[in-house]
Amino acid sequence: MKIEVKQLTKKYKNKLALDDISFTLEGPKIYGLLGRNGAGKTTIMDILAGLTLPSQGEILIDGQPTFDNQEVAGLVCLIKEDGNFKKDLKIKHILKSYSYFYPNWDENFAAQLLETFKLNKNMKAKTLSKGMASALGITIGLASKAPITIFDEPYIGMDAAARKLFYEILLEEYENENRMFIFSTHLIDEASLLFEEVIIIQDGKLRLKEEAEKLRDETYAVSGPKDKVETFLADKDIIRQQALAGMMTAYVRGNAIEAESSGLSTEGIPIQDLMIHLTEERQVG
Ligand SMILES: Nc1ncnc2c1ncn2[C@@H]1O[C@H](COP(=O)(O)OP(=O)(O)OP(=O)(O)O)[C@@H](O)[C@H]1O
Repeated sequence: MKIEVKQLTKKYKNKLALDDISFTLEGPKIYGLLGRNGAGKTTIMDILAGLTLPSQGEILIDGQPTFDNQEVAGLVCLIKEDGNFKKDLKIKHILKSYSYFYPNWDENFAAQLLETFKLNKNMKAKTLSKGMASALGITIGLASKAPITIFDEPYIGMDAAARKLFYEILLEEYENENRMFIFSTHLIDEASLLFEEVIIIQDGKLRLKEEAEKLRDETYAVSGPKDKVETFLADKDIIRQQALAGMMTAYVRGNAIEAESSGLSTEGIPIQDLMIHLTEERQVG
């Protein structure tokens, strides 16, 4: 599956949510779609799922536009934080309605997931706790077997143990099937181990798109006395730097070996911190 985001712009009245953004995704892969609040992530996911019309530009899935396109709609399953199903319906009826929509729907997998998440199929959606509603959303997303499955903050209210279970099942599913997963969350620290590629959106623009492993290997934090770090940084690609009381920490792209051999201390940058540093105004310490 190939997703081409082409010069996509979305304006809501006076608010520019997406600003001429372009990138391409190719699966199977697990993508982390990250960014600060209001960066434009949900807008991209809504356009991708054909729920929202862009102001300019387009998203193509294997060459086909997404908006109001029945054929493409069955290829994409978007599970949001909330509002995935009608509150008056029983779980079994909600699952049935999704099964009509997704050509690859896997009924056995859905039943198995209900059991895993301890959901009774006769419960009405409105009686579910927040965590149970999230588990139902996740059940739908996984059982849809949609080639492109998007989770937009899918596990609000789920406790750590249930989230861990979800990560495990997602990885298992990813290993067994050729699916693309796009995952947007603010719980980056715990979810980042899933990501194969990371996309960071800032103010409706693409800030970064890179393989997660490369990010881990080719970015580092270097710390030490301010003058020593400043000398070291002279020819480096600096993401951000901070100085305090004669000491300096800088977040740098490149290989940490050189810094280590200069006697400075280095450490890896977790993806969550990297996202924060990349999307913060640059500060010169
Ligand atoms: N229906 C709407 N009407 C007006 N403005 C909107 C609408 N939907 C989104 N926006 C604005 O567009 C911008 C991008 O919003 P979006 O929901 O895509 O961001 P996000 O990255 O998903 O944020 P969050 O992490 O907080 O969910 C924000 O400034 C938001 O206020």
